[in-house]
Amino acid sequence: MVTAALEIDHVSHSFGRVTALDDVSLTVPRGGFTALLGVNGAGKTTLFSLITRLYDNSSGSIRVAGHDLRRQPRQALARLGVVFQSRAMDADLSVRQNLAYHASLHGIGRSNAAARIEAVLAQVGLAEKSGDRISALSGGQQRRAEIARALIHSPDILLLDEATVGLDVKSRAEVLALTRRLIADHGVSALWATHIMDEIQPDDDLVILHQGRVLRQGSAGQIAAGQGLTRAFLDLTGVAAA
Ligand SMILES: Nc1ncnc2c1ncn2[C@@H]1O[C@H](COP(=O)(O)OP(=O)(O)OP(=O)(O)O)[C@@H](O)[C@H]1O
Repeated sequence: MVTAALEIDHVSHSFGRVTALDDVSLTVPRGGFTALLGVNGAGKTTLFSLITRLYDNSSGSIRVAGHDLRRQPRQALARLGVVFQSRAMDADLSVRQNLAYHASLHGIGRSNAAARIEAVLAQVGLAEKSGDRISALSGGQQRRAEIARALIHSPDILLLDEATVGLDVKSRAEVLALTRRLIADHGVSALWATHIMDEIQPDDDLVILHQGRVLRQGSAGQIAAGQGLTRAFLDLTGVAAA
């Protein structure tokens, strides 16, 4: 049996009396693009924080490439690459210096790191910018550098939390296209958290998260059911998405 890239099974999480996630189950298939669609406050960031172990998950289970996050945290986290909403790279260092630092954090030796840095820079189309400081890059290039950082240790799955926030229309499209290309050409999987319907295609696997609960998972085309995703989302949640 092929193991899924990510399996979330009956996971809940509360902040005091606020239930941020309520019995959430979802699967990201290997080599797939799964969109996690929800309006602000749906619970997307909380879910990512549990998957990355920023928060402890005490209910249900989370498995990354078959590794249980509680029982085999090191193996599970090693299979995960994360692009957070906020920047994770040093703006005053060059792209290459940042990548070298993150390679060393992952225990990649110097000679292997040089080859990995070349490879990920080529994958995200930033080979010519490797000596530039992060602060000198455009917003879209900075996002692509973040994706290169997330790929440095050859993860099985990328988690991207609102990866296009703050970008102009062209850069948004580029970052999304890059993510889809990484899946097609390099076999990674992606969980793409967003509140923007336009980023989702009919063939995509879609999870609709609302008020901490998964309302639907399936192909976006099927969920849209001929009436369009905007209408389907409104019918399911009672709320209009962007
Ligand atoms: N640290 C926290 N303390 C208390 N409540 C929190 C905390 N973080 C999130 N919440 C609450 O949990 C719920 C889910 O929030 P979360 O940030 O996960 O949603 P989201 O879908 O990522 O939204 P956004 O896109 O705005 O980040 C919301 O009701 C939020 O107010």
